[in-house]
This record gives sequence, structure tokens and C-alpha cells, in this order.
Amino acid sequence: MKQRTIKESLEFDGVGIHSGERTKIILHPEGENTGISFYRDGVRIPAKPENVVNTFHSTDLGKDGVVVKTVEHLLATLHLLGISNLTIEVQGGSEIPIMDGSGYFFYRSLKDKVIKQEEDLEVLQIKEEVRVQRGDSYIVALPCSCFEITYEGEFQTYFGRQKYTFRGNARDIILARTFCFEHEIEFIRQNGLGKGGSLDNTLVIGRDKVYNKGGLRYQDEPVRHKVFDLIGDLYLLGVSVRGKFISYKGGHSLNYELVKALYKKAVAA
Ligand SMILES: O=C(NO)C1(CSc2ccc(Oc3ccc(Cl)cc3)cc2)CCOCC1
Ligand SMILES: [Zn+2]
Repeated sequence: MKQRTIKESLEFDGVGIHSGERTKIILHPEGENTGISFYRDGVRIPAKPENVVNTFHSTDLGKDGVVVKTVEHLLATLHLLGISNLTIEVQGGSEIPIMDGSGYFFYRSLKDKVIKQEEDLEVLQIKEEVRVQRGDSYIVALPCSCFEITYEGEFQTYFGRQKYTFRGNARDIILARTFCFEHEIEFIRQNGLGKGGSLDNTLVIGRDKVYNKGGLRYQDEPVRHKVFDLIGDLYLLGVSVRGKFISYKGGHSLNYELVKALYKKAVAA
């Protein structure tokens, strides 16, 4: 697979779901082998595992005291489009705009601007089983020439146990929004998070219904979004990944444990 960037700079405006800050991001094309970096307040923060500073309800990067929050949905969209050379300049706030809670607005604007470059993108091929576990949550990476992700969640409320397997088609997950349970909101807000959260950018799930007027975009929207999150967190590896991933109740923290384990193996290889 060839490396890719975009043919011209692109801007997105919006609110950060946790900070509530209004932020503008400007995506700039970059040459081959540059990788993906965020740029804020004069600091360049490569999208790499060593720059992860928080994984509680989002994946945040930081370097030299500068933080860029909630990078996962943009990284997932870039991963799906195979864009691997880009600088994301962050102006105004510290958080990537949540848009409608899914990758749709990023994907819609980016997909027609992708350009192939000369050099190949490195591929990380899973050669042996890698497993990370925390409590009863686990993620297993297995050898496969494919790129396949299965997520199984135990959702309180009427969703109960849901399972979804992604086999590579962006359209199957790009509309899946971030979500929360109505009874979680108070806790999230007490922790100073969710200041920009609303029914416009989050699927809010009650005991026996969703509060969003339009209802669900897919009947299993929450598990599809969890797959989308893992696709974003996996892109911190900065390469194309080949393997079969199975996540049982995983989240950003466990995704990050897996990324560190894979990164360590890849560097050792
Ligand atoms: O998508 C995610 N990460 O990328 C998750 C984000 S959790 C999350 C939960 C709630 C929030 O604030 C809100 C406050 C009030 C309202 Cl009305 C709506 C939202 C904000 C965020 C969900 C899937 O599991 C991983 C975490
Ligand atoms: Zn998410």
C-alpha cells in the first residue's frame, strides 16, 4: 500500500466534547515518511504511543506541557483512508472537534482529497498471538493477512451483550457515534469531562430507549463505535496493520496497552 497525504490543506471547526472549547484544526499535507503529528502552541506532537498522556474516556496526546485531547476519531478516519503523512494544527482550544460524534464529517471532506505518494507504507504484520487483559476485559491480536476487528460489549440497559465484526468497509462504521449511558453523565460531568457533550454529538442511551430524536444509525451503533475507537488507537502505531483483533469490553486504556505491546514487539523485530 502506498503512503498517502492530502492534496491541499483542510479546516474543521467545532466543539471539544470534554473541554467544551471551540477549536479549529487545519490539516496540512506532508511529504513521504513524515508520519502524523499534531501541532499546537509551537509544539509538534507526533501521534505515537510515547506521547499518550491520558486514556480516560478519550485518547489524549501531549509533549513539553502541550496537550491535544480526543485524537481517536480523527486518527480512525485517517487510518481508514490510509492517510499517513499529515500535520494537524490545533487552534483555539486543546481538543479535536467532536463534530457529530462519528468520523463522518472528517471522512466526507477527506476522501476526495487523498493523494497517493511514491513510497510504500510500512505494514505491521501480527505474527504471533498478543494478548492484553485487565479484569475481565481483554484484547487479542492474532496473525491474519486481513485487517479484521471484532468487538464484544456488555452494555447495561436494553443493548445487553452486543458483538460486531469489522472487515474493512469504512461505510459500515463511519456513521457510528460516540455514546454514553444517561446514568453515567453526572459522573462524567463531576470529573470535569463531557462539557461539550450533547444529543447533537453523542448517542445518549437510557434504560429502555435512546434520547436522540433520530434514534440509532445502526441497530448495533455502540459496538461499531468501539471498533472505530480501536481503529483510531491502533493508528498510534503509525503503520498499516495486518491481523485479526478481538476485543471483549476493551476501551482506550486497554487499546493503549495493546498498542504499547505491539510497538515493543515491532521495534524488537
Ligand atoms: O467514544 C468514546 N471515546 O472515543 C467514548 C466517550 S465516553 C463519553 C461519555 C460522555 C461524554 O460526555 C457527554 C456528556 C453529556 C452528554 Cl448529553 C453527552 C456526552 C463524553 C464522552 C465512548 C465509547 O467508549 C470510549 C469512550
Ligand atoms: Zn469514540
